[in-house]
Amino acid sequence: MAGAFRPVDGNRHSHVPPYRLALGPGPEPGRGRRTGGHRAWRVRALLPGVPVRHLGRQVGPGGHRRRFARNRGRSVIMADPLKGLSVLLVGCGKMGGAMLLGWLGQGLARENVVVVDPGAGTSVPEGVRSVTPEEAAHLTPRPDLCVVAVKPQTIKTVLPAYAALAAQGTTFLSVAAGTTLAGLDQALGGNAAVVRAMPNTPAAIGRGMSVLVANDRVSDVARAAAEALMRAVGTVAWVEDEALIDAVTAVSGSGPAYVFLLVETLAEAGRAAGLPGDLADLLARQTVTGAGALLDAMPDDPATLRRNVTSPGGTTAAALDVLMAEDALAPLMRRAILAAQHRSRELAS
Ligand SMILES: NC(=O)C1=CN([C@@H]2O[C@H](COP(=O)(O)OP(=O)(O)OC[C@H]3O[C@@H](n4cnc5c(N)ncnc54)[C@H](OP(=O)(O)O)[C@@H]3O)[C@@H](O)[C@H]2O)C=CC1
Ligand SMILES: O=C(O)[C@@H]1CCC=N1
Repeated sequence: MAGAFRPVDGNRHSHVPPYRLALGPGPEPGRGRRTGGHRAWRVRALLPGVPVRHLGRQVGPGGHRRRFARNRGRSVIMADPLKGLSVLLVGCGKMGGAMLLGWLGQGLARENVVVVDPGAGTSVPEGVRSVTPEEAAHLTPRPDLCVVAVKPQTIKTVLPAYAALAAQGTTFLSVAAGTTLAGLDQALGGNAAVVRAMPNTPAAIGRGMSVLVANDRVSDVARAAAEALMRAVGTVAWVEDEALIDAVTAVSGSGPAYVFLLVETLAEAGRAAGLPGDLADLLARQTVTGAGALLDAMPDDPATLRRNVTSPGGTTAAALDVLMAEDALAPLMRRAILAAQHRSRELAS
């Protein structure tokens, strides 16, 4: 992976490299201006039963890494990179809806977004136009970017309706797992500017991780616009080698599910150890969110933070002897990641 992406050098303000790691600045959930209730609706769709704070424009750094990147790179970060950008969103389900929330919260004008989703109905945010695929294909002026967030199994039948937009110069950004740049281009008529992005659902609260790769028809301006859209919902990295996206999908695209499973299994183990169910649920949730927040806030690597918990000869060491055994978590995680990577490759066909 070393050398596969280039880090942004925040001191070289005159130079915007074509491939880079763009650490933050992600938006700050719950801070900044208040926004409409429909956004909370969408987050609730992802996190039912959890109190939802509104998204707001980023007003301050949330962790040591984001503070660092933000301060050093301040003069290359435009105040309102989404202002003036026009976006057609095809597919407003869990992932498309999560991104839309972030974009609106970060300054994308409602009148500059159009949504196509036969299944979304009234859940499209107030002030955002909803159209049919036929209407979308003839939008004037044509959108700068068309973000496609439909299922990989249907994307190749959905895209041909938008070939005219691609021919007129709209850049397409697909978040579909598996579907390759070549496959997307072919479905769009064979001469399209296409970006692939692999985000994840923490985008709904501005804490997503997205990895991008583009074909060579994507202009520098469109590349910057695609990056601005994804940065509005979290951290962005670019790769040059598209084959890496299958592993990215396995690690960060699907990754939130593994963390949620950890919470579930930790709570279950707590119950088995004699805790009342609701207390076990609370301990598991708070432990994982607290540990994640600590990881975000501290400069230490995760191994150091783990060692900080582990007293010699103590309880953590006893548990880690089980979890870190040769045949325990590490090989299990490797197998899980390989299975997801394999499935991502399968979805390409
Ligand atoms: N969920 C995740 O964590 C992640 C998902 N992705 C990718 O995002 C994409 C969407 O996944 P996800 O959001 O989970 O799935 P969803 O099913 O929640 O969203 C897809 C949406 O597209 C709608 N849709 C179906 N056909 C069309 C059409 N012809 N035009 C416009 N919209 C249409 C669906 O409506 P209906 O329900 O009525 O069919 C649905 O609302 C996938 O390709 C997936 O690989 C990428 C990273 C993470
Ligand atoms: O499960 C999936 O296929 C999608 C892609 C990554 C997360 N969800």
